[in-house]
Amino acid sequence: MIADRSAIVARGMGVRRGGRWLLRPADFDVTGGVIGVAGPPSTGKSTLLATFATLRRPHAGALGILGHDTGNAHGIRTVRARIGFLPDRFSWAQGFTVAEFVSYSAYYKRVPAAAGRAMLERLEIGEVAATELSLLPPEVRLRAGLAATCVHEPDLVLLDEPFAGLGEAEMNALIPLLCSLAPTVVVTACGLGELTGWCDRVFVLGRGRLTEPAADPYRAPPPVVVGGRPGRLVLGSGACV
Ligand SMILES: Nc1ncnc2c1ncn2[C@@H]1O[C@H](COP(=O)(O)OP(=O)(O)OP(=O)(O)O)[C@@H](O)[C@H]1O
Repeated sequence: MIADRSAIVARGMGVRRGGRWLLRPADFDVTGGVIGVAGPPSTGKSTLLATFATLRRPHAGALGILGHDTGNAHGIRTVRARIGFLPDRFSWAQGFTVAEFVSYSAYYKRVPAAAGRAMLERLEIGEVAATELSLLPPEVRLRAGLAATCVHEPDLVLLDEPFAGLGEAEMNALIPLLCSLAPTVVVTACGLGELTGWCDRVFVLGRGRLTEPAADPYRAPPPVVVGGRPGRLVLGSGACV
């Protein structure tokens, strides 16, 4: 039983897919803040995020999310209401207008339609509410995805490669918004450079291990390596610059 109130607590947690370990059994804690996970294609970032979102079960060990043990149905049910997960593609929704997409999400997440409308304003996409997602530029489409993901004001937001297809200026404009979405935000990217300088902590997933590369001396504590054997990784919360 995991009683820790941290956003993410892994105890001997291992994740497998396609017959190999994407993350070898490891212990780590994420207490909060903006957390980046970088890794080349196929290293397992999407699978790890889906595991944090409780859509996949770990193949080994235990996973606690927001103080709940995801090893039982009650824990999963409770915690899902507090998670916002945006997969790297949401092409199934391309035929929806922005307003339809966000209100559909509000319905599913059992929040009033007014919460959806408020989220459109917060994400500054009210003007395109009647436009189909497929007709929007990637940056605006991402904002619609974020609105749908966060319509229920989750405590943990998981964003899978949100910057894919965006230019540097668009990325920089979106960063403050991403940082403000929830007390804990986990963002993945293929390149480490997309995440450094603004995430509170950045980790690299590769060869079945989650490692913290040489840290920015002005932002982060000393590097920690987890994976392969039980270790402990404590991520501090902090504001985004
Ligand atoms: N449906 C599947 N069945 C079996 N293995 C799969 C399946 N989908 C993905 N995999 C494998 O799981 C591994 C991790 O995939 P995952 O999508 O999590 O990686 P990723 O780091 O998010 O990659 P990308 O950046 O390309 O999205 C890959 O080696 C992939 O080949």
